[in-house]
Amino acid sequence: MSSTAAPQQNPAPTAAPRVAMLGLGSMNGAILAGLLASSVQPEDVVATTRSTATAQARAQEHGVTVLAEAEDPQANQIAAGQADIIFLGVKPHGIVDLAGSIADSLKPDAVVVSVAAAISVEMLQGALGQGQPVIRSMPNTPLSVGLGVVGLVPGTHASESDTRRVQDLLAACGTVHVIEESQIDALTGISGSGPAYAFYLAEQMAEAGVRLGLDPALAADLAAQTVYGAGKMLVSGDGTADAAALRKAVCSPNGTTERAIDAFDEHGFPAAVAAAVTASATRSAEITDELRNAR
Ligand SMILES: NC(=O)c1ccc[n+]([C@@H]2O[C@H](COP(=O)([O-])OP(=O)(O)OC[C@H]3O[C@@H](n4cnc5c(N)ncnc54)[C@H](OP(=O)(O)O)[C@@H]3O)[C@@H](O)[C@H]2O)c1
Ligand code: PRO
Repeated sequence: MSSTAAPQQNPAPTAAPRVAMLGLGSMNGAILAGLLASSVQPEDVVATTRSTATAQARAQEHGVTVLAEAEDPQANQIAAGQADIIFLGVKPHGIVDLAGSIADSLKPDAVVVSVAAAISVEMLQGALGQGQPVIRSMPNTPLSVGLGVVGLVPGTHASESDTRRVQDLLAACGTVHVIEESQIDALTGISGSGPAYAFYLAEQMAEAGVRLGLDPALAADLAAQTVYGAGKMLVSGDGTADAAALRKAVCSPNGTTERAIDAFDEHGFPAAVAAAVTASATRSAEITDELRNAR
């Protein structure tokens, strides 16, 4: 396995496997929305939640079967047992117990994909049956609109074809990188947590606009469309877009943007971004240690 395989983006869809989404909150919900908009049919999906209220709301939202563990304690085993690819999408502290609880229900060749931050391949493999293919992933919520990024770390028992099946499924709604596990905390700091940084930037730009006298709806739209347009420029064309060059093209000498970038630098923007990415990556490693020590 190379440390970073060439990213795959939106290839022709292949025949869809049966999919189980165990937990259907922000992240698995985003993956499901992306899959349903691309290559997966609703009848090929069974999802679970803990509560009945969430199950009903998500079933209505996505048009798939959603079983509530509160109503049927076997909900996760039932959903997982029918599936070829199972996404574990509960909070990190619940992932290992969830994996252990479905171990005896899985088809031997089913691939279990954890979307949880901080849960290592070793923890996942320890909870599942001997030889069960496992992939640790770090997705992000823009998968819901076909523009996500996912890091995949194949476990010891995941063959190239298992990894390819998951890659093909997710590549229909984002860019997929196969990476070494040593890189996943850093990837989490950029692309896993990163959508929140972009939303935070948009929030702050809009708030600043309101303070300058703009109507809040106008300020929010200006910020949102600017982040969207700039993002599209970054990934458009032949893939050689250079963020620094694009930034410099907006800056007229002694103009408005140059003054703004100087203000960013004076207020420590590069250091703040570096600190944020590092804090996310560090927290990921810290949660791994906390959960390993708690077991
Ligand atoms: N949010 C992100 O942007 C993001 C990005 C990358 C990775 N992740 C990872 O994704 C995982 C989920 O995070 P999230 O933000 O999606 O959390 P969330 O919105 O709180 O969703 C958690 C889901 O798990 C369900 N659940 C809890 N216990 C369950 C059980 N025993 N059986 C079945 N379903 C159960 C919850 O159902 P109820 O609502 O009924 O309780 C809910 O649908 C985490 O491990 C996180 O590290 C998140
Ligand atoms: N959201 C999850 C967290 O905040 C994992 C990356 C994005 O922990």
